[in-house]
Order: sequence, then C-alpha cells, then structure tokens
Amino acid sequence: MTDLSQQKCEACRADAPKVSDDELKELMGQIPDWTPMARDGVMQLEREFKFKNFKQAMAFSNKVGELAEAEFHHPSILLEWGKVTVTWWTHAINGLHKNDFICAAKTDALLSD
Ligand SMILES: C[C@H](O)[C@H](O)[C@H]1CNC2=NC(N)=NC(=O)C2=N1
Repeated sequence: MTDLSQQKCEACRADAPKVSDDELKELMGQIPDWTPMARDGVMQLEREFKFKNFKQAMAFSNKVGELAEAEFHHPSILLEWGKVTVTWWTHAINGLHKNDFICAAKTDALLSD
C-alpha cells in the first residue's frame, strides 16, 4: 500500500463510504500512535502531541491548520500548554473515511518538518 502520508484527500461527499472494520484494522497499522474512538456514535481518530511549552504547541497547531486547508479536510485541534490534541473524522459521513487516515499520517509527518 502507498504510504498514506503521500496520498491526497478526495472531496468529502455525503454518500462516500465509511471505512470497514477490516480497512480500519489495516489502515491503523500505518498510524499506530493514533486511537480510533467513538464519540456520540461518531468514529474518530485522535492523538495527543506533547511539546515543551505553549509557543511550540501553537506553532504545531498552525501547521496542522495549514495541512487542513491544503487538503480541504479539517480536524478538531485542541491547543493547551505543552499539548495539542488532534482529532480527525469526516463530518459529511459522520464517521471515518480514508481521508482521515491520510490526514492523520500527514499530521505525524509534520513532526519531522
Ligand atoms: C462544506 C464542507 O464542510 C466541506 O466540503 C468540507 C470541509 N472540511 C471537511 N472536513 C472534515 N473533517 N469533514 C468534512 O466533511 C469536510 N467537509
């Protein structure tokens, strides 16, 4: 499988398929630091990123925001002192689409920028 972080998101459509349980298992292998979880019945991918201070956390948050705009696929970003919690899911289908895994992998890649 092509590296998720090298792939591009497709346009979010209301009739797009959610990932299957088998696809979820396979895709999670490429983003092992993320946690799939259900919130109010909506499957999401979440990861906490730790930083030395608020300034570094804010800089990372901004990079995630740029990534979201570049892919036109947007996460929840919780910015706290020394920590950023990023949560990806697809609003249009109230669940997980391959786009979310691509963006999670691209989020991880920001750490080595
Ligand atoms: C109108 C709608 O919000 C847009 O088409 C895009 C913007 N960014 C998005 N981001 C996410 N995570 N899910 C979406 O369904 C989505 N839709």
